[in-house]
Amino acid sequence: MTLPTGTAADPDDLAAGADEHILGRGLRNIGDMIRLKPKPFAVGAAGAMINTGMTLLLSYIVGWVVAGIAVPAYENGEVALGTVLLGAAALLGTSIIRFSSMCARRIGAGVMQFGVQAEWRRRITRRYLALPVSWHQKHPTGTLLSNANADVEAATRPLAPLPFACGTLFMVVVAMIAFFAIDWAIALVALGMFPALFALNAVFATKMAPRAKRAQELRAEVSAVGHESFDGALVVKAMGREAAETERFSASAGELRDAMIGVGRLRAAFEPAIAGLPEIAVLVALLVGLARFEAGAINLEQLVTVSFMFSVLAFPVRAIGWVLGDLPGSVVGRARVDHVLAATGDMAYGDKQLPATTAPATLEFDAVAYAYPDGHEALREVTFTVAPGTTVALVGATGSGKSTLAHLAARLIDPGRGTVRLDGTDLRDLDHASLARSTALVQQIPFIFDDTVRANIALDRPGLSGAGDESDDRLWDALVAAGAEKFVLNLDDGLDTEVGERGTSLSGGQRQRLTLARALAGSPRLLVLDDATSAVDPKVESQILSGLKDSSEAASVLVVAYRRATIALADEVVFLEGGRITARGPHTELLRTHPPYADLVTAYERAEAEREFDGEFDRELAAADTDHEEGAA
Ligand SMILES: Nc1ncnc2c1ncn2[C@@H]1O[C@H](COP(=O)(O)OP(=O)(O)OP(=O)(O)O)[C@@H](O)[C@H]1O
Repeated sequence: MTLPTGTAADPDDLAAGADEHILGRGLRNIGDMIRLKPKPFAVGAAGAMINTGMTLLLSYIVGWVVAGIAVPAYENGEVALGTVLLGAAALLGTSIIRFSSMCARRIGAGVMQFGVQAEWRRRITRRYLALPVSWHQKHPTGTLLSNANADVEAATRPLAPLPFACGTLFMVVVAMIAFFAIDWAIALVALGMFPALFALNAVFATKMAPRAKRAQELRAEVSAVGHESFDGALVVKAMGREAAETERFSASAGELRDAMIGVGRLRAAFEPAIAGLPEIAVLVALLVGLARFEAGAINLEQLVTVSFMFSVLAFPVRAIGWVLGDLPGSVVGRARVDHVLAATGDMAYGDKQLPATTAPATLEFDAVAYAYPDGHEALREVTFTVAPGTTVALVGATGSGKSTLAHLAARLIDPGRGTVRLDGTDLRDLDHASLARSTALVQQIPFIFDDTVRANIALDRPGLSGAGDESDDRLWDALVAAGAEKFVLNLDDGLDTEVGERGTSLSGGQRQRLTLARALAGSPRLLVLDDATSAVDPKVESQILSGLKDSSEAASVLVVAYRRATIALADEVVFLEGGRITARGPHTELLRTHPPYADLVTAYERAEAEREFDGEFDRELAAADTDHEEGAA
């Protein structure tokens, strides 16, 4: 089912003078949501109509009970028991139907509202996941959370009172017919109330639209600021920035508070008028009814019926006001939701499949250039090949384009010019699942889900997530290859250990090894390691990489490397300077022939030696401290 895009719009439309369409756009939004969940709407609306029908019937029953039972009893001093019982049964019966239909109305409204919310959240999530990295780089996570929560909720808010309002509309139509059948003067009072009510709501909606838009924007802003602060809580604490962050959050929250107070003020100005109008109409109708009764135009039963009908109408008519009152916010929320759903990326996938083999793949970069959206050209004329089963090390100074190249190899981004091919097929022509099965990218900053070790490695992939020994064997093989089996064995529950949000219960090196195991478990044909083992001990890193090279299922490997021992393991080194390949060849040859390469690798080596020396020094210091403390004890 495709989402109706009747109200799809840039949220900025609202600020650009489109406020006059707010009622129309709001009603179209409601129409879209009804089409999305027609059954619960039908249940809710049917419940509401039965409820209002019963309420109207009650007006007639009350009129009949007063005129046919109460007045004769008062005048004659007696009344037939059968008539009393009939009156009681009629009142009880209509009340039972009213209450059950009220349940149906509420259940229908709830199922519809939360059903639409769930559907839109699913679509937003699917869209987020389909959009390219470049889109995500421009949209803060907090804003995306706000799209999926506050905006979806605002867009669907009118659904809660919608069935009630539909029932009320039905009630109004029937009541108008009844009023005209009873007396034209009373009918005119009712007729006058509705245009006034709608006019008042139209003015309210127009005034509310820009305020509601601002409030939704600020909600997203507060969410973005909050998300960033909480995400970077450790940095904030370590740098002593708590006060500054609190100030930043307070400023955003204060703006949202002011905007919401503005919304509240407008509601406060209009809602009493919207709610009071039907009450005034009841009063006028009673006065007109009394005058008409005294003039002999209507009898007592008709007067009681009409008065009761007006009084029971006064409250439900407010439901129409609730729906109309929620329309401006819903239009804003819907526009923001549609803005995400309509976002297009340049990452369409093709339908070509790679051969179903586990043999290592060939990766080719052919005259590839890439510029970031801000115009910065990160790569130029990059041409090289990773032959099947070989390891190519990407070496270059900071900012030379290594990560950009790794992202191109895994098709997180597409080249501006040139082509990246896997087994001779342009990555853009490949089916998404086929590409994901063949290539695995492991990044420097590992992402660990708040789940077990097993779930983090298996990721629900077929052959890995089953309960059997075979799945476990594959997981353990991957853990061994990633040098992670010892620490996982030492965890309290082994594979079933919960590792906490982002793997907080693990060290940086352990997290890196788990993400490497995750990549290896899928038996990729091309492995792209973007400084993926930087937090792992250098000796262990060398063991892991030489193990990968020697494994019987060796994949082709493209590795962003900094350590001399790692670089030396590669069959070929690709040296990047300022986004261009300035040298290629075996490590030993480049050391001899390309001085900038030799300088960089020597600098890496020196830095590594210093780190190791510092580490050893720290260890010795700690040991000396312990000796000292033990001696003192
Ligand atoms: N999202 C982005 N928008 C704009 N420019 C970017 C973006 N990401 C990276 N760059 C720029 O592109 C260039 C290459 O970046 P890249 O991350 O590929 O370098 P790198 O060699 O991996 O660096 P490092 O070794 O520090 O990780 C750098 O100048 C960087 O500033």
